[in-house]
Amino acid sequence: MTDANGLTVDGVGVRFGGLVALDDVSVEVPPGTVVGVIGPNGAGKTTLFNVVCGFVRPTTGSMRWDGRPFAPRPDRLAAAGIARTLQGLGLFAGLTVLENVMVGAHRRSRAGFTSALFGLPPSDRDERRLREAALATLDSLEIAALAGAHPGALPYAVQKKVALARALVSQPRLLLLDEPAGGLGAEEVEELADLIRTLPKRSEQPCAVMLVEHHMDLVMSVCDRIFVLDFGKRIAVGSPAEVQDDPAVTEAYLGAEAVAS
Ligand SMILES: Nc1ncnc2c1ncn2[C@@H]1O[C@H](COP(=O)(O)OP(=O)(O)OP(=O)(O)O)[C@@H](O)[C@H]1O
Repeated sequence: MTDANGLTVDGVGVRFGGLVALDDVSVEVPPGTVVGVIGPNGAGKTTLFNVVCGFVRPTTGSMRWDGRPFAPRPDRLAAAGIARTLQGLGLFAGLTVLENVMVGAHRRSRAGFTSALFGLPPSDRDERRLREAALATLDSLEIAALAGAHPGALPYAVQKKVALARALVSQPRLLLLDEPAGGLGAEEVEELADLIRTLPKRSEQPCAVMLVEHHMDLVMSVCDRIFVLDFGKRIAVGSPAEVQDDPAVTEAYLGAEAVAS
């Protein structure tokens, strides 16, 4: 199945030596939707995320983005309208919150902050635009007051918001979230859920969101559609209710996790 827009992963396989990490996996992430990728430990979720980001090159299969063949490169994602947050925060400790977010906004600018980083002549107008965009994004996440702080001085949940702001400031049309709930408390996860539900409709063009996540309550409460992996294979796909009722999914989780508890 293909979609003229959005992301299509078609029959992707990945091998690490003799280990098959992904086997003929197909996933669609249409614009305006939140699509979850779940599965027990070692199922292949991170590998799939890394394939979409271009960190891992698939051995078989293909991808399409915006109706075109897509061979991602991590350094070209922003230019393709794609942003990601990683499991770790990846924030620059020596930069303020605002500056960290401005790094994510550089794709909007011909000069500006990136030029400044590399010692090139800055353009005041670009710099101002970057700053305004970064501040507006921080404001939309209700952390604009912390613009001048350094990330290391802030609670972990706030640092995660900064990392999200940095991804959102470029107004991506595909947002890839890798375990955004990791390290958050119950209340913070609820707040994150409210936020994720708003992501597809934040800007004029609908955004597609791919969420790789362990936190089942979060996935079930925010996703329009869920793909389930187990041992590198896609074992189920459907709405949260359909996936929850699928015996193959129960078995995968029972075998791997629930029996142990
Ligand atoms: N770089 C690598 N080299 C060798 N094997 C790898 C590599 N990356 C992942 N694997 C293996 O591929 C399989 C899938 O791993 P992956 O990290 O994608 O699973 P996951 O579903 O994200 O797991 P978790 O929920 O524990 O993060 C595992 O068996 C893992 O050990």
